[in-house]
Amino acid sequence: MLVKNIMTLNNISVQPGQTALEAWEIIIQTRLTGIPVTDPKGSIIGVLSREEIINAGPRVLEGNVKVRDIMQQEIFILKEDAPASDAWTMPANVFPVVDDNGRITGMLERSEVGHTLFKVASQIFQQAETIMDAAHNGIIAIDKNGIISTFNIAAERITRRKKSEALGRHLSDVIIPHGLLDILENGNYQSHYKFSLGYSSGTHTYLTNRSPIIENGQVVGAIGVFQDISEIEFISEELSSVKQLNKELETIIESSYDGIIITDPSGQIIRANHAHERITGIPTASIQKMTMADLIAKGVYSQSIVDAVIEQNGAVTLSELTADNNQLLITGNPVHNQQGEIIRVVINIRDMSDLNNLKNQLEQSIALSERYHGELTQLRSRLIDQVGLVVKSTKMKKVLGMALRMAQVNSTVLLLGESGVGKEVVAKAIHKNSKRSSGPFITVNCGAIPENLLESEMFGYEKGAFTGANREGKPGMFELADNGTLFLDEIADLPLHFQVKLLRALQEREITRIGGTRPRQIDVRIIAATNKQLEELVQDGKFREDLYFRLNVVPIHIPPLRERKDDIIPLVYNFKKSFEKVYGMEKEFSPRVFKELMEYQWPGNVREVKNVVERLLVTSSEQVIKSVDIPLNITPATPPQRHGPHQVTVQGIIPLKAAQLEMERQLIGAALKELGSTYKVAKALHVDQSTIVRKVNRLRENGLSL
Ligand SMILES: Nc1ncnc2c1ncn2[C@@H]1O[C@H](COP(=O)(O)OP(=O)(O)OP(=O)(O)O)[C@@H](O)[C@H]1O
Repeated sequence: MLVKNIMTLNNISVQPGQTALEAWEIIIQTRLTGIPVTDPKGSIIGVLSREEIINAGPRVLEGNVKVRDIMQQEIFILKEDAPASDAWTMPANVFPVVDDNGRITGMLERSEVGHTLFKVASQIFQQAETIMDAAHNGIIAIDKNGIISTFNIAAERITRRKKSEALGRHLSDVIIPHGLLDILENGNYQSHYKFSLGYSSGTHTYLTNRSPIIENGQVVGAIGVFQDISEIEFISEELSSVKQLNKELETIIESSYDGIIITDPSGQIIRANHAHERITGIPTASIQKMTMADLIAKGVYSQSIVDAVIEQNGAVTLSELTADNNQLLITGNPVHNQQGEIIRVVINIRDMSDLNNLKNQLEQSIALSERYHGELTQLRSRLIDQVGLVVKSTKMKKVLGMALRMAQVNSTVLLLGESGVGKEVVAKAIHKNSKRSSGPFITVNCGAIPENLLESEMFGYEKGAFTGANREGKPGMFELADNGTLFLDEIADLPLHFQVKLLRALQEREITRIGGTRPRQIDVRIIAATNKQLEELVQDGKFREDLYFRLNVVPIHIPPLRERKDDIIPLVYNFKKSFEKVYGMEKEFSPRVFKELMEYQWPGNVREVKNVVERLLVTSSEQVIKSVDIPLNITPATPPQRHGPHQVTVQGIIPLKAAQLEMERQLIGAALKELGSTYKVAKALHVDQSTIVRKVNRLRENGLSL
């Protein structure tokens, strides 16, 4: 506010020689509080105010008092453009006002200045209050006693207290004071102080600045400006989770093996991953400034998938062939905003050449595996041809698979399984398919060799080694099996003392003939077999543990026939065919026969099948055998008589070979039972011991128990 804005315009002045009465009349006419006094040149030399005239008393009315007598000579002149507040600081009630040339333009009264300043102050105060109420931040001011003097609308909203309830009350009666009272005590400014308050609606977080109000160096109050930042905190949390999501999305896009580009609806590329650079060769850094049209112009793509997506307003898949002849599968998907407008197009580019290569490789692998499968089948059928093996059930196929694998190596194999399951045929199969196939396959039935002959049978003897020994000496089974396979059947029947010798021979891979001094190197692959539980024998001390471990390198368990019934019919056909050849006949089995054979438990396993088929063929007079009309138990009910004229009784007409076998079974069985050793039996039956051993083996092979 300037002086000229509130002064009373007037250029009237009085001369010092005029009477005070004249001056008074002018003052009354002009309604001024006082008028300037000027000299003849117009310079202000004093001021005459009503106050001086009144103080001069009744003399003035008589006209005897001159202006010069009572005028104030100490004058304070104001310039028109000076701030009005300047007058407030000067000790006068009336101020002449002059323009820039020093000419009188008006008068300013002190009371007018006071009035104007008050008006201005009120306006400022009003404005300040309006500003404070318009502020988003809460503002609370207190005086030095803690009484609230300012409380804006935001403070009402934040504290949930009315201004009318707050003003004039102590801070602690209105809100839970948080430090503003402390400011009164310590007088320190406190900024960005964060605190939280719990309300029924949830916790709110505030940020506040507090400062003391200082007058003349004294703290006369404090003002706190505070802001509810719960929303900002919430937004900031949201923002950090959005940032996190963005980061994750970035990682996902980057980790994709497929190329990914994201465009706006005009085709402007917004983002592309490095896989796209790998596929197309366009650097990721430069693609950000390109459009789909640029990529088409560069020959990267031949058509715009963005346009296709926009046109279809849905997912579109295209196939492209690159300049390098790589096939690309391109899929575009639109991203809509809430109004359903397309705002982005996400494009996935899959390089099919890798997949095609894989497909080709897979096809080659399949072809290769088919070839191998064919070769394996061929190998198997060759094997079956070689050793007459019938393998139909899954269990037996597994056994055969293992046997074939074992044929490729030299490891010791232990064949386990009940009597007659085919241990020896599997051993032969291993031998025939091994590198040793051109070498000998020697079977030793460990249980059939008398204890005292074991060593000479196994290791041989030198000439004159003992009485009754062959003059030339004799090679043992080990020597005979050199460069081939030694099949040690019924291994569990070996006496303990011989087990030690066998173990040594196996470990040292050399033997010394009885009566000899020179050890002989032998290159023999060992396959052992037993129908007994070797582990139990080891525990009972009947079989040496060290020998057991030596033999049990690769155990192969051949399951009993009742556990692989799929093999029964093929075995029956196989044996039927071979016996028909032997006996020169051809017969048929009725389905009932097969049913009965399938239902039977076959305690004698494959060997029993072989015998039963032979019996069925040779004992039936019918062309079509309708049922298994002979008892499946092949052991005769009556024990054979040893002496007397009817040692051999013929009860019907059966093939001579079968009759001979039965006769030998009864005769040798009875003799062995009575005499205990093949040596004694040979003597009693007037044949060589080797003949007895051979016959015993043959009988066993035919499934005939002794
Ligand atoms: N899978 C098969 N295919 C064709 N013939 C088989 C098969 N298994 C066994 N045989 C025949 O069954 C008979 C008994 O087989 P093998 O002698 O191999 O049995 P094993 O288990 O060694 O008997 P043991 O324990 O009594 O010595 C033999 O005549 C053999 O040819």
